[in-house]
Amino acid sequence: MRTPLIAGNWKMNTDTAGARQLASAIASRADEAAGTELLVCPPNVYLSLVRDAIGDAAVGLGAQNVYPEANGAFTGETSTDMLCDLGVQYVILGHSERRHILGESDQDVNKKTLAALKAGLRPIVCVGELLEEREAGKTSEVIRRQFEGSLANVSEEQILSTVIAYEPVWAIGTGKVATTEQAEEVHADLRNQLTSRYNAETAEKIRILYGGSVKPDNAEQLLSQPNVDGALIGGASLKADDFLAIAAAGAAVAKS
Ligand SMILES: O=C(CO)COP(=O)(O)O
Repeated sequence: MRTPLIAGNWKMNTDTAGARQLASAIASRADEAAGTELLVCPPNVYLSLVRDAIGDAAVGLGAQNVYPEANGAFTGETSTDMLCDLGVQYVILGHSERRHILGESDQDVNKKTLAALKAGLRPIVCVGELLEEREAGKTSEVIRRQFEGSLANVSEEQILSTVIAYEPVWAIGTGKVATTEQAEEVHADLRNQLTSRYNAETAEKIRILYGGSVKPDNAEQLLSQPNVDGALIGGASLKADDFLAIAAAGAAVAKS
């Protein structure tokens, strides 16, 4: 049984007061999501204050990116050691906005994934096809390439600390959500790739999240798919009520 991971990717949003308020609101109602694992991923500059606002509540702390070195002359970057020092447990890697706006390649994502794992951070490695790739019937090929490239040389032990997120690029921030069939098809394909690379027992333990316009009104349907093990939520994670409603849907599915 995989515990659903309900992760909020705040992207480049909030400010000091807003981040504190959002984190406190989620922390104070974390019990509504019992049976799931809650995670918030604020911008790096707010990691400390969000960590303090969470306090002892059952809410994890994640970052949205990392530089694959422990320290050194890399102006403007944040290292794996710095994230660990701040109490960060997870890091989102290879998000489509970083791939497509900032030009990250599978090789970059792979370097970051291996560095994060080495430092003891749990990577959430994102994959997902563009609309034109889906329309050209290339979804499976693209996902396979990103899986192979981004997770190259990840050992069996390391994959057990890794989370995969399927985020179809055309569904991110657009209000267009993948149908449950579209999501399940890719998730099952990813599980098969994990089985081929490692083995069935290990593949069964890995969580594969769906991301792309997850909202309270579509969460239960998506999360009840056999290979959808949680959600990576953008817009709706900025409202505590919506984020917790999605988590409650995850909790309901986990119990059933
Ligand atoms: O990119 C996402 C999460 O990482 C999804 O964003 P939205 O939920 O806003 O579509």
